[in-house]
Amino acid sequence: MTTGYVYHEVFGWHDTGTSGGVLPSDPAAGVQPFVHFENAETKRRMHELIVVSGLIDRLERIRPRPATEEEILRIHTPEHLERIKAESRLPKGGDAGDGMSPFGKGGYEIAALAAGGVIAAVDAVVSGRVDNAYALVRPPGHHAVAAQGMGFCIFSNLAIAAAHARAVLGVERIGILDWDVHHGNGTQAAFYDDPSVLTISLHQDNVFPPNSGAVTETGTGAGEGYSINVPLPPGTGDGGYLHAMDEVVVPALRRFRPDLILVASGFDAGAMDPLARQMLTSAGYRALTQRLMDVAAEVCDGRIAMSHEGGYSPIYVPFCGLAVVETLAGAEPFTDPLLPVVSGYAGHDLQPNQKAVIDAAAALAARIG
Ligand SMILES: Cc1nn(C)c(C)c1/N=N/c1ccc(/C=C/C(=O)NO)cc1
Ligand SMILES: [Zn+2]
Repeated sequence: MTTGYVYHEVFGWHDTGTSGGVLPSDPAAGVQPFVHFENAETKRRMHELIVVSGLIDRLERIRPRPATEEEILRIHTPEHLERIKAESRLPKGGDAGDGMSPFGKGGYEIAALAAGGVIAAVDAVVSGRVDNAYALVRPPGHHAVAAQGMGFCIFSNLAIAAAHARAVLGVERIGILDWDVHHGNGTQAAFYDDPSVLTISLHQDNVFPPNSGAVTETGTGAGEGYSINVPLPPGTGDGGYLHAMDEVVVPALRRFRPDLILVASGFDAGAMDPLARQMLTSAGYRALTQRLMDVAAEVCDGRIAMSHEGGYSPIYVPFCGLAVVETLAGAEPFTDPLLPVVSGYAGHDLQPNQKAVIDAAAALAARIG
């Protein structure tokens, strides 16, 4: 198995500072300055574990290149693009659009490189240079919508890469799975009326964006039925996620028969994440990846490209991320020292409230024509 890997140190230079994000510093209100949740550390540590574990020697390094303005404009409005470029020239940078997603001077170039890094991964997979690929990029993308960035995202990296695959690479049908713990609203919106792109989001119910990602969000017009949402209850662990995979994701992909599978791969559904309350372990992520590879082998010669999204535990994201990339590469599992702790939590087996949501989404998957 040849697995492509995108990473560039400049992703660590995307500057989110201490005065933006979920809890901007406000001394008068008792809020001490603290690094933005979406900072370089977690991604750097995941990359370094990939290197130190030796897995890096099994990977085919893919060099990122900046997405062009034409590529960005397949998804975003000219006004959004021009505003990001303008604020990126300022000494203190600017914000993606929601006041919680700051970037420093030069933020535009780094965000364009993140989107271009995912395009490069997709190019490598579709050309057959690699069987599958992981793009460890930053800033993330899956919340960004056409006219603005949000939720720490500037450009919709994966949607831009999917639009490129459709417009330039001649890929006809694309299945996109978002296992980041937050709703993949941006990716969904980009293709909401498009039956050639199936989007499936597994997320914790109503964390972010607020009031987004309900099971009833199923697409519109010709795209009706080609957006599936599984808003899982808090506390969902390996059993709940694997049941969602088996009952919703795999059946949907088998029926849709995509030519390419993309993944918005966040690790904030992990058992130690500060921004959500799910309980996925590295073993859970490994099993999710293996199941996806099995259905990809059935329907699209194993073609999978993953784009890094959220995940905020500097301690646990490295082990979960390594488990995913190892599985893509068919490498021996590296020991996760925290697995005995997190797999011992009660509630990893499928719970009735989880089954109810999954069954509702499974009914939608069964209707894909
Ligand atoms: C709502 C709301 N209202 N207020 C005042 C605030 C501070 C709100 N939350 N902001 C958030 C919360 C979580 C994220 C996670 C992004 C991610 O990891 N995506 O994958 C982004 C923004
Ligand atoms: Zn997230």
